[in-house]
Amino acid sequence: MAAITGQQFLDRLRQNPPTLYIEGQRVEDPTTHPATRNMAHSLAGLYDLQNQPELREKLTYEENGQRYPMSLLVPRSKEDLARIGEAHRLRADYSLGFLGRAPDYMNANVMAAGAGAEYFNRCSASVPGSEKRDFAANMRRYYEFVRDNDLCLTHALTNPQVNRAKQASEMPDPYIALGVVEEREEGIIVRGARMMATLPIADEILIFPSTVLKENADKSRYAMGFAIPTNAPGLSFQCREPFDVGRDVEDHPLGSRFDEQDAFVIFDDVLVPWERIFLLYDVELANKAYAATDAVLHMAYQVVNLKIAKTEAFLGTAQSIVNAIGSGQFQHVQSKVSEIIIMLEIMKALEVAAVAGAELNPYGVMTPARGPLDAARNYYPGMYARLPELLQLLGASGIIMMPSKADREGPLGPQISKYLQAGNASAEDRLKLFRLAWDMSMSSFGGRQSLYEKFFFGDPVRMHSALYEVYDKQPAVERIQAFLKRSEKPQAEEVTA
Ligand SMILES: Cc1cc2nc3c(=O)[nH]c(=O)nc-3n(C[C@H](O)[C@H](O)[C@H](O)COP(=O)(O)OP(=O)(O)OC[C@H]3O[C@@H](n4cnc5c(N)ncnc54)[C@H](O)[C@@H]3O)c2cc1C
Ligand SMILES: O=C(O)Cc1ccc(O)c(O)c1
Repeated sequence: MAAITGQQFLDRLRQNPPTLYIEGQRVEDPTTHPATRNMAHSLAGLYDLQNQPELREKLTYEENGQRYPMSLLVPRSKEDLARIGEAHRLRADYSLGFLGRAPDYMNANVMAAGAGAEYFNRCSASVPGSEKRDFAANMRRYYEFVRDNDLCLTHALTNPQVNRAKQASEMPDPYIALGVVEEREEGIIVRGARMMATLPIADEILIFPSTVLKENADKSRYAMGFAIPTNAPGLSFQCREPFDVGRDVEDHPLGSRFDEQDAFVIFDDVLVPWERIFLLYDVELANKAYAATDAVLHMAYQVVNLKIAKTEAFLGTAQSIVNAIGSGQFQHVQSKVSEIIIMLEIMKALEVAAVAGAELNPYGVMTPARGPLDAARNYYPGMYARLPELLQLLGASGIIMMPSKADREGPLGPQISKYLQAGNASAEDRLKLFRLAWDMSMSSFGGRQSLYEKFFFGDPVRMHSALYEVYDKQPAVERIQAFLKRSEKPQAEEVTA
């Protein structure tokens, strides 16, 4: 099939709906349910982009006479990486960077894990009956399956937030965290829950090990990696409160189109076929899976490109507000817009550095440099909160005094047109702009974005610690030691009268 159209995506979703629950009700058809239909159609629009004649070359690549999404290309050169990066940015622009988990992110995960599938071979030896299991082949085949069908994936890594002081096995019930219950001829039975899966209106869910499994054991029933359809028997997604509340696009420009949803994932004795398992029981292998296959770097590369698009959207919105209310001559206003420019240029520079420093990894995959990507994924979550704050500081009351489309069309329409016009635009255009700023920074959609940016790639506290652990600080220490040992002093010429 490969590089599908939006209609194909919608048909597939309608025919195989994930088992979603919203507000206590089963979602029978996510393509028509009020909380998910607009998002489903936005995703369809994203799939359609890759089939537009002018974008086809940029968003897909050709292999064996088929076209596949660019985010699944296994990069062998820096040129390949640059092509992938451009596709990430073009696709991010579609949602102004507000769709965190468009399929590109998981595609990067599956691409890197598939190309580094040998890593998972080491696991087979520790599984009973392992002569029958070839986890590396499973991972490789899964990549091909995702690519050949242009699947949309969601994923869930973390355990329910019941008690972070305890290991999974010490919880009130051993199957609060997702664990293996038993092995059967056809596969394993898993029970328990995972805390968070963004974009549950997906074809499949990837269960990968979080980078930190705290179990104090070499082997654990909680160490696992697998993928199954989102409508597998026994699997349910409990969605959070929807932020698409059925308003006009003009009123909720982001929430009405890009509420990707987040779901709590419940496994009620779900069968995972052996051929869908990539990793089992091995704690060390689980902890290192993301790093050792470099999947984390390819995902971070998608992320840095996405955040460039998002920061550009903040810059464009901020400057549009300044233009609309004529505040551009004030020095502090200029300085606030400059803060966004600085963030944007830092992210762009880190993206360029990631490609410039890319190297082939042991699996022959051209892998963007860790240093700049680690910097980006630690920098942006800490800085992001300033972006919505800057919109609030620049827009002030304009971001709350925003009569709706219905108000504009109601009895007070003429007054609204007069009193809420912009210095450079009609009231209609001004209100559209401020509604966008509100959805980016203040609405429930915007609030969720602020939380998302803090945590979506892991806990920022532990990410900083991880950076501290992996970063080679020794050369810098040695330079200081060498400097401290230098005893020579520049000889100043004596000036004689
Ligand atoms: C909007 C949103 C969408 C997300 N989407 C996904 C998704 O699609 N898939 C997915 O797998 N995950 C997703 N995540 C989850 C994300 O990976 C986690 O939020 C992140 O890893 C932090 O884990 P946690 O939320 O369980 O926080 P917790 O681990 O419960 O942390 C809560 C607090 O306790 C502190 N804390 C806990 N344990 C420690 C410790 N050992 N050391 C120091 N401090 C500690 C933390 O610093 C934090 O302050 C999403 C999160 C959000 C908010
Ligand atoms: O490994 C972890 O726990 C951190 C992590 C990595 C990738 C993700 O997508 C994510 O949500 C969280």
